[in-house]
Amino acid sequence: MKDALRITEIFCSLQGETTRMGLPTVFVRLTGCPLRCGYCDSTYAFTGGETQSFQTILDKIASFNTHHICVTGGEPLAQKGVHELMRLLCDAGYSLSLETSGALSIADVDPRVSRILDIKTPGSGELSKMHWKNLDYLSKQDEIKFVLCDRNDYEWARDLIRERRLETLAPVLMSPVWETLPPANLAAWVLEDHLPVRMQVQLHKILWGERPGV
Ligand SMILES: C[S@@+](CC[C@H](N)C(=O)[O-])C[C@H]1O[C@@H](n2cnc3c(N)ncnc32)[C@H](O)[C@@H]1O
Ligand SMILES: Nc1nc2[nH]cc(C(=O)O)c2c(=O)[nH]1
Ligand code: SF4
Ligand SMILES: [Mg+2]
Repeated sequence: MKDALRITEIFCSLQGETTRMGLPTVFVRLTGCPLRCGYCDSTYAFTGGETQSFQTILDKIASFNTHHICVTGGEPLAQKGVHELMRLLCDAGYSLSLETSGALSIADVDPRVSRILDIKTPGSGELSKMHWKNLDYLSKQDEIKFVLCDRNDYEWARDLIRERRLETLAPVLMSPVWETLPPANLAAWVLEDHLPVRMQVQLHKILWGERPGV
């Protein structure tokens, strides 16, 4: 259907990740993902959902009376119509961020959107899907993110950051896989290496645990 998207959930919460952490934000979670990261906390968005018209989505978002919007999934760029939805939302004056896996091109994303580009690590099991050209499209309002399973992932990400000077492209985030890599270990490694990154932990899981809709 035209002017419609498959949606798993739309809810309002505190942004739990990125430099926007803590800001009241409406989350639009699109259904479907071509990747299968071993740690994925959103597997319930792989299938199901409901086809909703742009108007229904816009009305639902407006009902929360909140300025910040985070478009996520699933892999939001897997549905082509998401570009038009993001344009409409930017035109309406909202401030948008997009969470994306790095596997699909971000070239056509509206430049007003802050793109959070996840670089999948060896531990995710999905490194081979990375679309490396995405790094060429980044600007300072975007962010690069590594979600790390273990020390091996950390060293791989650290070496990539140093080789390609990723911090000169956009702010770089490092996040531990929830309940897998102890956050204090990651903190110690970042400090020891003086890495130019921002370490983060998922605020919403500290507040409310791991469940949909928060
Ligand atoms: C659920 S994904 C949806 C957007 C997109 N598919 C992606 O991977 O970026 C949103 C973010 O949550 C992260 N994430 C998923 N499961 C996680 C976990 N168990 N611990 C920490 N971060 C996780 C992903 O790496 C990604 O940065
Ligand atoms: N509170 C909250 N913040 C988030 N930031 C990114 C999320 C996501 O699943 O992409 C997310 C989420 O699911 N909840
Ligand atoms: S790309 Fe994102 S939604 Fe898809 S499996 Fe990986 S973490 Fe989950
Ligand atoms: Mg999440």
